[in-house]
Amino acid sequence: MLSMKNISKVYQTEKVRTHALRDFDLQVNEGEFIAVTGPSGSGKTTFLNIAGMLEPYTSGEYMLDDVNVGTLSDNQRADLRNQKIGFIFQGFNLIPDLNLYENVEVPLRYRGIKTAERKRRIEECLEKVGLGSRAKHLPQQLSGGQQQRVAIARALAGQPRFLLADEPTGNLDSLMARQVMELLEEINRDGATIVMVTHDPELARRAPRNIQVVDGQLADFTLYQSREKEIITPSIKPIDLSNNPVEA
Ligand SMILES: Nc1ncnc2c1ncn2[C@@H]1O[C@H](COP(=O)(O)OP(=O)(O)OP(=O)(O)O)[C@@H](O)[C@H]1O
Repeated sequence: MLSMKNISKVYQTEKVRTHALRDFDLQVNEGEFIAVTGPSGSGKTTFLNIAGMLEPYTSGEYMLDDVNVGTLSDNQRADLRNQKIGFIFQGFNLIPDLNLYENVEVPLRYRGIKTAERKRRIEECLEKVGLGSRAKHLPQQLSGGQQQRVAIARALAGQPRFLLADEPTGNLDSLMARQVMELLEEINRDGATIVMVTHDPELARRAPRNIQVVDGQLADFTLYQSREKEIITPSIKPIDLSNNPVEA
């Protein structure tokens, strides 16, 4: 579905040149749920923004469903993004003066979807995230977890096959973070491919595949887990603690 080969991204400011990604290679298959971890500043958001075609890359090849993203015009890229990709951000990015219904509606209006179809999708998506009865509420009347669920409904309303989430639980307490993660897992079971950047090791462990970005490159390990959390192909040796006395 997504294939990046030798992707590099250089940010050039007046005085500083930053290699945010270098020779970054990744294949994402349809239906995967991938957690992306790595140190601060290692290039995770840059990768996600390039994957979502929000930012250009400096060199390399990025194919999305057999389309070479590098050959597209700005308008073609925007069309492809609208058709296939949904975004969820740490800060929810809801519009405070609009109620939940209107917030979910904004990108659908922008895409020229007709009123009746908009209504159907908005109601279905708010229902899906458990907020069907709150459509008239303003974002400030909701908890952080509920606001993130509205942001997820807004992303889902565009019917994306590919959902990119940048620290979607970063502003939430652990209970709300788990609820958002459960919702993402359900959306993945329904067929969407998900790539999620997270600093939360517990949430990363729940994802079937973990990748790590270090210094702008994919670190040399990928952990696949089954839905039952059993590690199928561990590439890091488990530490043998059997001889270690338990500390009092
Ligand atoms: N617009 C920009 N202009 C210049 N440098 C940038 C820009 N955006 C990111 N960078 C640099 O690129 C590198 C990678 O940044 P990025 O935001 O992708 O890291 P990250 O892994 O997402 O970090 P964090 O976990 O802290 O969010 C950093 O050194 C950062 O300073």
